Amino acid sequence: MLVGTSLKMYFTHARTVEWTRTVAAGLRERSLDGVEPFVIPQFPSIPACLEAARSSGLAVGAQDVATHDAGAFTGEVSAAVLAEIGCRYVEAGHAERRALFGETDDIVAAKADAALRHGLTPIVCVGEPDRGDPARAIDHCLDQIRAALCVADAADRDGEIVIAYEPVWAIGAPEPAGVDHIRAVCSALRDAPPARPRRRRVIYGGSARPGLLPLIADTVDGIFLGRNAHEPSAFEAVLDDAASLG
Ligand SMILES: O=C(CO)COP(=O)(O)O
Repeated sequence: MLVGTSLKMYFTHARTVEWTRTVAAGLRERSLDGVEPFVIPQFPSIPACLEAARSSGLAVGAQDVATHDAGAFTGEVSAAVLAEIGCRYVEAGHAERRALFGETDDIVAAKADAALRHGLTPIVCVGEPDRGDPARAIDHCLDQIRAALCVADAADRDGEIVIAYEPVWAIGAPEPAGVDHIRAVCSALRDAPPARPRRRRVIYGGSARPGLLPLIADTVDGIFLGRNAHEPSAFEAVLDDAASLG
């Protein structure tokens, strides 16, 4: 089970490192067999988080990645460098990047491919824009997944991918999507035959919180937290949820 959080742009650098130190220390104290935790801080905090997370099992990722590997791309951060410093994950196509920063399906596909080229695991974020029935959500997400992986598929790129199912209407909301909705969509995304065989895990995000994972555990491979992981104790409660699933 993957248990991860993106800290988005909420914390200061100091709070990010403190959060990571606290969670890493907790992880060193107890064994959580079968649970793979990760944290995704802002770019400048990544090296300090990697240091704070050392030998704790807490993996570190990036919230975005360049489509190109190197060159005249001012302001961009390459997958090559993220891999070089020890990142494991990069997000591609988070709803906020799609809505606020013009990240199109083509850009998401190029980013997912860039990540795979460098041995990083892309966390490809998909989700329907409006609340509706699961069948329409499934169609929407499968289209987004196909589009996001078309470049990597055409290049026969190996590696692992994570699909984060995050209904846009459930991000930043008071409540996560309903359990039946999450279960229906995540099972369908898991069961859909991939265009190319590679390890693929499906996780749920969108106002996720402690207590949710056990209700959806047989349909997902993990959970992706936002605001409800801001207290290290809440993140630890979700780690305990995951560990209790055996
Ligand atoms: O977007 C999310 C994780 O990537 C979810 O954020 P919230 O849990 O704060 O809604």
